[in-house]
Amino acid sequence: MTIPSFVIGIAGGTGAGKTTVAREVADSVGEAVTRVPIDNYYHDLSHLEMDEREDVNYDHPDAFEWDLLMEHLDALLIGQSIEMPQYDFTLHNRKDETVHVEPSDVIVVEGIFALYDDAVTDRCDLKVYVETDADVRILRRIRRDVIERDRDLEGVIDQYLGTVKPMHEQFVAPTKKHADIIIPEGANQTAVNLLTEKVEVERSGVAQGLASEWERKPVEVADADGDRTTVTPSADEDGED
Ligand SMILES: Nc1ncnc2c1ncn2[C@@H]1O[C@H](COP(=O)(O)OP(=O)(O)O)[C@@H](O)[C@H]1O
Ligand SMILES: Nc1ccn([C@@H]2O[C@H](COP(=O)(O)O)[C@@H](O)[C@H]2O)c(=O)n1
Repeated sequence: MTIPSFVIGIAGGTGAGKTTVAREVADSVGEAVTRVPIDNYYHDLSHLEMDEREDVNYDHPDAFEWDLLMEHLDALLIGQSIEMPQYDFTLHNRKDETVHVEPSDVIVVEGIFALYDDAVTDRCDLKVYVETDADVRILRRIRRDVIERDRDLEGVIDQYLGTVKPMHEQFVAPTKKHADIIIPEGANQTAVNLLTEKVEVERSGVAQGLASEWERKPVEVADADGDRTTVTPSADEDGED
């Protein structure tokens, strides 16, 4: 890979279709794309019992370990690999195993809060908000949570009314104003195709070491002692992997 990478942030409400859009673009472009699902950075809640974990507000920004997310994003941006946590929605907790992730030409940061934190949006070269009506999103979420996340209907409804909806209105929906483009409905094929074409163009620019359409942003990194310094990425001289 060549640094700097092209970074895309994909935000939107639960069930909007963020993951589907990110996955379809990544599948079309191939290995050059690394997905960074922010869900993987929910705090480790191993110290809580299951019934306590069920009561956590997972739609508040404080539910996430932002420091670790930024550390990993910055590592990828300076060409280092990371051990990415994995999340288990049935247990409301991180899995024991991590996944080794290599840096790549294109990084897609995806999640309800992808456009929430300035530190993340400052690193994004393209900011996307996936907008889908709330009634469609809750219907998609009921189906997904019951089938894939081992939830029951009453629980999904209680969680939606108790935290998901109010947090969406307070924290997630306002981030739409940070977006460069808004994609309706989620995996809208025209939008996915356009986004894929954009990524292909930027990806070939990155691979050639051109990086002409976006600035090389300084990245703060920590050394082994935890001291932080600022590094400005530069493209490889020969543009090769
Ligand atoms: N344009 C679309 N039309 C119909 N279903 C869609 C569309 N986009 C996404 N979905 C479906 O909606 C559900 C939620 O999508 P997902 O990508 O997981 O949303 P998010 O990551 O925003 O929570 C999935 O079952 C997905 O297949
Ligand atoms: N233990 C958890 C953690 C998160 N959630 C919900 O996931 C939603 C975010 O993921 P999307 O794929 O839907 O964007 C968020 O709204 C949380 O409520 C959960 O239910 N349980």
